[in-house]
Amino acid sequence: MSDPRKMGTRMSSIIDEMPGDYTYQSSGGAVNGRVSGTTPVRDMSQEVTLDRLGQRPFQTASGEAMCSSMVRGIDHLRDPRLNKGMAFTLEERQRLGIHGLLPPRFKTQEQQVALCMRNVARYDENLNKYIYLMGLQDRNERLFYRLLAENVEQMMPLVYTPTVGLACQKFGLIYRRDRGLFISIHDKGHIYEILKNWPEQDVRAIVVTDGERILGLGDLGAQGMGIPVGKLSLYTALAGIKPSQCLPITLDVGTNNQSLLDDEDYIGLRHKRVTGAEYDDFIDEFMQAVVKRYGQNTLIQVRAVVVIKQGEFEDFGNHNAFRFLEKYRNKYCTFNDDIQGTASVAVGGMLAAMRKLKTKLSEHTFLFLGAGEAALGIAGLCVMAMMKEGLSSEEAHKRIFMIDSRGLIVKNRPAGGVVGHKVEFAQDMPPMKEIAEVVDRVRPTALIGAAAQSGAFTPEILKKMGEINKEPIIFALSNPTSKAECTAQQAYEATEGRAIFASGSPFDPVTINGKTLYPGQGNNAYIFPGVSLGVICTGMHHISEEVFLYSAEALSEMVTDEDLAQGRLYPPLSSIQEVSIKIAVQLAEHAYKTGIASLYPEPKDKAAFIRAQLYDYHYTSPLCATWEWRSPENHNGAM
Ligand SMILES: NC(=O)C1=CN([C@@H]2O[C@H](COP(=O)(O)OP(=O)(O)OC[C@H]3O[C@@H](n4cnc5c(N)ncnc54)[C@H](O)[C@@H]3O)[C@@H](O)[C@H]2O)C=CC1
Ligand SMILES: CC(=O)C(=O)O
Ligand SMILES: [Mg+2]
Repeated sequence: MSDPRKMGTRMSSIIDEMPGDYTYQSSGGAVNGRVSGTTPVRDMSQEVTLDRLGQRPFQTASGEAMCSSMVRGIDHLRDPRLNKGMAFTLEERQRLGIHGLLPPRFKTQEQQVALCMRNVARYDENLNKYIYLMGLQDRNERLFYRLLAENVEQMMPLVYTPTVGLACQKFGLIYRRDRGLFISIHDKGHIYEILKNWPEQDVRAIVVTDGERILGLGDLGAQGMGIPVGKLSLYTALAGIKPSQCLPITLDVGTNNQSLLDDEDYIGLRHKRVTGAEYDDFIDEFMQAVVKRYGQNTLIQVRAVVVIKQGEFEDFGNHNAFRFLEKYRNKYCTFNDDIQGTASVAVGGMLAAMRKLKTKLSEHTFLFLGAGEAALGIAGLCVMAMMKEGLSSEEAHKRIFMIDSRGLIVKNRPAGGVVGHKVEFAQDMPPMKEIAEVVDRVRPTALIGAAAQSGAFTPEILKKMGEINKEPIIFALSNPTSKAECTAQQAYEATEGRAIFASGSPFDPVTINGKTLYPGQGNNAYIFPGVSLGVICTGMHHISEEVFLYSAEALSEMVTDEDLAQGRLYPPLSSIQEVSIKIAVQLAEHAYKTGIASLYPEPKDKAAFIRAQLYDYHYTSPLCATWEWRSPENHNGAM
């Protein structure tokens, strides 16, 4: 690969510590000029502290010596971190030696964003829109993130659910170029070496999957890579975490999906999943290797403490997800987004619904379809929230009913009984198989779907919910859209617009009896970017369960009365960056109050501190890079 992003071959553009005359070398020849200023120049686009004229070896953020040759002019077009396309000014084009390599026209970034929007709109198929966006990310990173960040409502369904599900299914067909790390079971014993091949030195956030349960689409093996890539693009677009600090990883241990094994385009290992001790040892080695690779790297900067890396487990199979969460949660800085992030967004939506209904959670009866990662996570956090309202654990558990593939979870379930985390939710009731029967018997006020069973909330069941409740809470959380338990239209139609509805993937507004209702998107994307931002900015070592309740509360506080009146349980997607910041600030307050932050001194104004860390997707000039000074109080660039 001749990837110009490789840090080892990175070169500088303008490198001068002192004001005065200089000679700037570029592929287009030497250009004379003058630099003013008295501070060392840091090339922000490359995040490498540069030395005077690049004559001496310099160091990366992590202190590794690098070669000091210069970025060739053409690299400003080929490197997605540096590329600005037609937004390079005449002076920049001339001085960088790229004059003539671009059309004569000059464009602003705003004009480029508008053109990208028109390009996206030209494609009829969402998969083609996805391919276009990935191409843009490969060509011009800042433009890609600006497009995403300023058009969340239109772009999120393309880089994330539902389109990312299709992209994973077709990953072999649409694969274009490297993005993220693939580590296979055959790399066992060498995972650290593989991590060293990743060109970035200062990784703060890893999203990792083994592809066993991708959205509600099942085992997609190595093609699950679309999920870490998509989630991390939201880390940047929704929470301002720098792209260079995000690392998507897929662990390929094989797949049990026969159609993929038979697919000529499949990109992963062609054998069944490796399980048991060999798999566990592989994951252990991975966790240790991540800490060895990235655990110490920030010490070289002015930071006073080691920042523990933050990692997120995503879309692992149910049986492994809970095990790993228990095993690693106090040993590493990690969370499982499907369990904990989903719990937080669902409880956040519930808390907003409570405001609309003027009731408390503890007055409700919850029925879940599904008792897996998502459903059990939500149920657990509902218990926590009800206990905060004053119920005992036993009382809270009595308000929660769960149905899995074998029916209602009851204590005397025949053949096989109830195991694992489901045990605490087993009710003292006779076994029941059908959801309609359970609804009749339990008379829930809230019906929550997280079973990837498309259409399981039939019009009859929805009508029944409307008979039992004046305003039934209906959450169809399964992704992608094709797996939703019901559509927004179905939920509103069956209840004459009385349902308080949210779904995992987006649905368009629905007009019922002249009133337009805006379904909420109950998706963990409201939570994981903000949680990660808060964790990174405070250097939390571990992520406690409380973090997700605080996040849920912060999220629900962002919902206005006007939102509620329109049927929304979540703030509009256009304000999701503010949600992320609010969650991060709330976590920072909590982290410093409870002593779980590790970055000191404590910032006085946490909101200002967090805002100061955010990635800026606006173009900067490579000709006048300015030294980004972060005072010790700012932890010298915690992100
Ligand atoms: N909205 C959001 O933010 C999120 C949504 N999800 C979605 O939730 C769904 C489930 O994900 P996980 O809980 O991680 O999967 P999982 O595999 O851990 O759990 C699935 C559950 O559904 C149950 N189930 C299967 N068939 C059933 C049937 N016919 N009737 C009743 N229950 C049945 C299974 O017994 C199991 O308890 C997926 O579609 C996923 O996309 C997951 C995470 C976040
Ligand atoms: C949203 C998500 O994490 C899922 O559906 O798995
Ligand atoms: Mg997921």
